[in-house]
Amino acid sequence: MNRERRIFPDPEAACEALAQDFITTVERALEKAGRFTVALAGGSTPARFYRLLARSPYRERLAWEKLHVFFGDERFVPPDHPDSNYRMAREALLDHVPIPAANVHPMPTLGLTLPAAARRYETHLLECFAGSPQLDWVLLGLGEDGHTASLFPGFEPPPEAWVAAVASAPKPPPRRLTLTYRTFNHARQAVFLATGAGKAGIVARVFTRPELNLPAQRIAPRERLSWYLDEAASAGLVT
Ligand SMILES: O=C(O)[C@H](O)[C@@H](O)[C@H](O)[C@H](O)COP(=O)(O)O
Repeated sequence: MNRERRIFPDPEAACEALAQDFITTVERALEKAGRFTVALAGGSTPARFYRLLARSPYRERLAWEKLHVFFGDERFVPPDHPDSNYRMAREALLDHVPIPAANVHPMPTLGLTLPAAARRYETHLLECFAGSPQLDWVLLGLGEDGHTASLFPGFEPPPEAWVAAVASAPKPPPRRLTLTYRTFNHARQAVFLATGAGKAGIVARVFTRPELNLPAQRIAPRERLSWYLDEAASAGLVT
């Protein structure tokens, strides 16, 4: 697995570079494959990146009909709830690009118990990937305790699970669905996007304290692991 860490002056520069690299990755992959599958991150950081992809010149360069969008995690709230990652992705990106509705795969958060919703999404993933969910590209955020997606310290999903239910996440809201280490580490490429001074402490710990075995440190995709940081978030690193 190749690793790379790129540091940019500010969040805008980091997201511009990520948008350009993402499009290059998609274009290269679609020379050989008929679709490109991604899992989007939640939280507040990625919205800037999603809004960029929804605008020129990036919007026109993506073959939206060949993109399939899944979610790395979801808060167990209705899809129109202010805390919904799906709602955030719709407002920042999906409602503004010509991606077919059938290509957007939100995690189910209505009409099911939390465990049943996890099982339903896992079944959907297995159907979409003919039994072995291998995403081409996953975007991940970084929480200040080292969590990523909804994989929090001290939470161990069943090793065979592709999707897990989280009943008491320390970051509200407490009930969540999340892809697991198995799914993220089966992916071809994973990208962390972390910006802002508030992340400097955890970014330093992730890169200098491997013994902590934090959730973000356990992400090891098949081909490539990339970090897109701004100077504020990487202030604790000796570069
Ligand atoms: O649903 C979520 O909350 C996210 O998946 C979560 O893992 C997020 O990426 C980090 O907590 C960073 O959040 P911010 O980007 O808001 O700092």
